[in-house]
Amino acid sequence: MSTKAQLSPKQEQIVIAEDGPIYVKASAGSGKTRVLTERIRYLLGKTKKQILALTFTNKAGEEIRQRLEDIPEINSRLFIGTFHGFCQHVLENHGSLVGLSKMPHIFEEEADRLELIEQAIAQTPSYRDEFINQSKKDQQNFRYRGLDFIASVKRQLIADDDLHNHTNDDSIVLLYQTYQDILRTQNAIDFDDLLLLTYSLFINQPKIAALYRRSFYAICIDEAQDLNNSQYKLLIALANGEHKNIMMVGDPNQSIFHFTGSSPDFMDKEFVNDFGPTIFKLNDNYRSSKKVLAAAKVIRPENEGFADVVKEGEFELKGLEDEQVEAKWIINKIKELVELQYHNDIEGCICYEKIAVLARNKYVFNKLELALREHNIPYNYKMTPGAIKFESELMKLFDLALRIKINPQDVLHKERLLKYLGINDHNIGDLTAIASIAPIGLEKQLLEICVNLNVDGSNLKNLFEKFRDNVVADDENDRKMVIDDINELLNHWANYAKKTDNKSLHQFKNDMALGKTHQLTQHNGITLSTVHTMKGQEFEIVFLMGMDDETFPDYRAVRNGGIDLTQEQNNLYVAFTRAKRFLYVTWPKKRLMPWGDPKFRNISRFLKSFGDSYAVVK
Ligand SMILES: Nc1ncnc2c1ncn2[C@@H]1O[C@H](COP(=O)(O)OP(=O)(O)OP(=O)(O)O)[C@@H](O)[C@H]1O
Repeated sequence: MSTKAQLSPKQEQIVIAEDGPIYVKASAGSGKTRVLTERIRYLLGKTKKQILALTFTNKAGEEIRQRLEDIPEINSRLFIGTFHGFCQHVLENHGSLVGLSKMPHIFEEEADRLELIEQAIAQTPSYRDEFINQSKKDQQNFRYRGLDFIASVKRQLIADDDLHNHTNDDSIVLLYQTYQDILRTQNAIDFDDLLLLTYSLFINQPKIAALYRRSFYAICIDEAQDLNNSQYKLLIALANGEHKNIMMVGDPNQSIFHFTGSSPDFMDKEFVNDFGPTIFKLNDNYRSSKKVLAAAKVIRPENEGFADVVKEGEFELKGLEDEQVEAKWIINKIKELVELQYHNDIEGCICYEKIAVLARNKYVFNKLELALREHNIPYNYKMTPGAIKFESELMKLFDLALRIKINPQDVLHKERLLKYLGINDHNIGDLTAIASIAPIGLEKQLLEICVNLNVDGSNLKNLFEKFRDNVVADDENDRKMVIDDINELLNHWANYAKKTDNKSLHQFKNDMALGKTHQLTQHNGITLSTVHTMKGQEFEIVFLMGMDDETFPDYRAVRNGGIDLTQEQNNLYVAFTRAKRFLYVTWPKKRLMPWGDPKFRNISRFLKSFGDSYAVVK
């Protein structure tokens, strides 16, 4: 067997294990992703069939794919992507069997779904009156509650026409069905529909499930503690008691997405009961230095074996007077490290790109961001890559126009486009008709480009390059914004085109909605990220700030207690174990609250066991 990466004997044993269900239950940094990747490599050497690898982010999938890039024809031999990406693929090929005459468009924006639920509320008599008389804030909560309900129904995989068998509340059934009807008449779906439709396809058309089942030699799932009900049931429907080569790798202590319905029980209990897998455990952390590991052990005493850790590393926990002092302390420490340039524990030189600052929530970074700008320290904010968000008004208009071109049934975005252009004729025909009466100017030019785009997108690059090179605007900043947006669009198109044989604008748009067209890029400067977004990643040097109680754990989790609080502790364990060599944890003793008053804070309840040896630095 040839593997690229160095493996420990325990890891090697898993990689070359016999066929059959496998569950790797392992702690942070123990090499789960490495083992999964090398297992795929090993299996591809054994079979000519495809392997299905499911991840929870496109980035994780792309990283695994890149590590296997040396395998001939890897793209056709490995289907790697998210559950949503896999479902999109299945529905594109077989959706007609669940009544989809063509692949629906994904309404990925929360703002769109909020507008649709409001339309559904307006058509549900028993909710309409209550809604109309509410304050703006209560109306917004009403909309969110409606969307949460719809998501929960879909995640339970209840078919549209079966909901009345699950509740006696006729109004809520009507609301749900109205929302689904509105989506359907616009040939649109939301993210949860992708799973629901694919599940019902596999259940109602067993031949299609069998087709996929036979084409995959094995199914491998990374970060399996993040599985939710619909994902697990989809897997069961695909395997149908016949497919045994299923591998799950995961760590119950890193379960942090309970709020989206995920639970480690699907991996830890249901998979174990349903498949009786061979269970392997990996507990040696290969990622972190001695001091980081010792600190992680305080958070999770039952975890963290020490592999052959030779790096000493650093760990500090600091209480600081307030948020400003906290930000200043971090800035000084960053400067000190970067000026040092080299340290025995860090491979290569110490640069901004090797440093990440983590926090529970984005708002915690406010003071630090100001200080970073003041000190001219470059930084980037790490986000889960979603669809493109254009900055310029002009390209926002293009986004609307493209939606209408590829989906003429899309009334929601058509109405927005007409409003933007000041057109009152709501019966106006298609995009060609709209472009013909749009006032002369850049907007009209852009609409005409959209009309002239070939359905396979083959002229997109040419048309947009020409448009970009001739853009004029009164304000230079506006011009630059449009050019940046066009370049962004062209980058997404290039990524899509590189990976796709039968290209179409329609598929391009859906791929963007699912975040599949982003390039894996190394960002410049220090990385700022919430812990949730940093899952599965690692940095040489990690700062974790804002560790006052009720910031981390979040005050809502403190209020709710139970599983919410356990998940906060898991989240902290994830945060600590992202650090390879140095970890600095800080908390402000005073914080300015959203209502404008300063409030004294306590150290996070999870850090109390570190004791009083951590001085307050003024
Ligand atoms: N046998 C090994 N020898 C040396 N380094 C290893 C070994 N196994 C894994 N590593 C390294 O340890 C780090 C963690 O590995 P990996 O990301 O696969 O762990 P993980 O269990 O998926 O982590 P997490 O769950 O915390 O995200 C990586 O830098 C990886 O290259």
